[in-house]
Amino acid sequence: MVEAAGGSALTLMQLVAQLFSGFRDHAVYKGHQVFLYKRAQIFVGDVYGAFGGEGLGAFWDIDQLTMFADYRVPVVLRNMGILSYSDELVAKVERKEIIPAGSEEEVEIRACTVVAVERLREAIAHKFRGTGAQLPHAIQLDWWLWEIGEQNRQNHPPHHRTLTIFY
Ligand SMILES: Nc1nc2c(c(CN[C@H]3C=C[C@H](O)[C@@H]3O)cn2[C@@H]2O[C@H](COP(=O)(O)O)[C@@H](O)[C@H]2O)c(=O)[nH]1
Repeated sequence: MVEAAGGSALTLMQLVAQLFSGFRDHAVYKGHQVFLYKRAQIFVGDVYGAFGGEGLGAFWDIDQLTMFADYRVPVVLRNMGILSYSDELVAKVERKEIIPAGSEEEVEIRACTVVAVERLREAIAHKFRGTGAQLPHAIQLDWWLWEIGEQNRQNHPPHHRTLTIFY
């Protein structure tokens, strides 16, 4: 399957989503279909990481993947003041109330995380414009943010609770 993707991260992600229904991570939000594809993308990210971006892990479009929208990174972004939740949502998350999979709140948390990481990339690109610095891919920012979240599991506020097969 990796070989069939011909070095394209997006093709590999699409193949995974086509072949395995459990990876077809999408939702309908206010009448619009939203594709998050967390596990299909993290699979490609893991192949890329495991091969150090070479051989089977060489993808010319790796920068096209988004961060992997799940539950740890939004906590970190909230803590950094990059994401903010409504008082109502904060209360639900703090009470560890189940936020149903595919509900508006759950899709908003995940989709806003993707957008926030893209904005972070833009801000980094702006700050380092003209310096020749190599800009991070969304998945590299994900790894960095996720690691911060893992290291702070005890002192960060709780993450949202959702029963789902998608992350
Ligand atoms: N957004 C995001 N979510 C991530 C990861 C990782 C760690 N993996 C990276 C580390 C090196 C590799 O290159 C991997 O990519 C795990 N998780 C999620 O947490 C959950 C628990 O997982 P565990 O503790 O394994 O059982 C599961 O839903 C898992 O998918 C990440 O990096 N970003």
